[in-house]
Amino acid sequence: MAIEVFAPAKINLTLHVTGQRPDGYHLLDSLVVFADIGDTIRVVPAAALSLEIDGPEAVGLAAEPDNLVLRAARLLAPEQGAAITLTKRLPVASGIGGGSADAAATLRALAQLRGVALPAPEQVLALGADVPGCLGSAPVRMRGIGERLDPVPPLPAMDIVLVNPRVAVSTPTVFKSLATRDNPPMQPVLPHWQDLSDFTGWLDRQRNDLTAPAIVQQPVIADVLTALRDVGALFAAMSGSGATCFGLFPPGAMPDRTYPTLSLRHPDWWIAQGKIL
Ligand SMILES: C[C@](O)(CO)[C@H](O)COP(=O)(O)OP(=O)(O)OC[C@H]1O[C@@H](n2ccc(N)nc2=O)[C@H](O)[C@@H]1O
Ligand SMILES: Nc1ncnc2c1ncn2[C@@H]1O[C@H](COP(=O)(O)OP(=O)(O)OP(=O)(O)O)[C@@H](O)[C@H]1O
Repeated sequence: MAIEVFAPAKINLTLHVTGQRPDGYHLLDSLVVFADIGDTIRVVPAAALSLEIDGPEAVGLAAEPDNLVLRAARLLAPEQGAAITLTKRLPVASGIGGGSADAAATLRALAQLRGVALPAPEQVLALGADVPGCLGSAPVRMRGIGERLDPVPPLPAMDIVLVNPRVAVSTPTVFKSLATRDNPPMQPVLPHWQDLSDFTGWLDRQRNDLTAPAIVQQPVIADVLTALRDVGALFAAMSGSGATCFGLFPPGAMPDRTYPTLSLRHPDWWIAQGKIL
């Protein structure tokens, strides 16, 4: 029996850095969504634990014991085997939580295969701050360092374009170079957005506090944001610690030429288009 689970890209539509814990981890307030663009995890029963990686982004990643897929499998059951295949489509270390999504999908696939419960969010936090949020793969307000998850009002339907300029950004370096760490959070109660224009108008008044330090590390991120606005995105911003940026479009109205225009102008960039889940 094989079980296949999709590992959707995580997008931080907002990312407010509101403080820092004594252990150095930062306190966040983030509106997180997921897209129908992602990796796939396939598990089959086996005596030993193994990982094979294929797919267009496999070159960026080794099937080492510290791969988040294997770490997730060991967290669920240190002694149990499984043959796991990761089809890697999301660029590595790009701010869209690829490793966290893979870890969460591995936990879901193995729990289903073995008929056991998923571990609690606090347990999976050890795999990465984004893993608890990725376990749900539904829109969520993420606080604490990633472990405090609250439901959000219904979001309007929207399409998304993800663009990565093929530069890696180090998450710890971006956090370390923040100018201020005690920035205001989002409002205590999120509004009930009327429609997409109301929602993107609200997003315009929010922030990703990691954008400025990420642009210092990789100035090309500013060009990606300009390129997304140039092809008509209603809203464009960076996700996580970058370098991937996203553009939001009305559902079904994303012009057929968005992808070709961007890839003609920037043949070296990774570009994907899809829907918010
Ligand atoms: C920036 C975000 O992508 C927003 O969703 C996440 O908070 C990062 O999640 P992640 O990649 O799963 O992060 P982890 O692997 O747990 O942490 C990588 C490094 O980022 C820094 N880090 C991460 C999360 C956090 N809340 N505060 C931090 O300061 C720490 O230096 C940490 O060593
Ligand atoms: N299955 C995996 N997929 C991607 N990266 C992995 C995986 N396993 C381990 N890693 C390591 O984790 C690090 C972060 O990769 P990831 O793609 O999750 O970053 P990210 O997209 O910036 O995540 P985030 O948005 O959560 O900060 C990389 O340095 C990578 O080598």
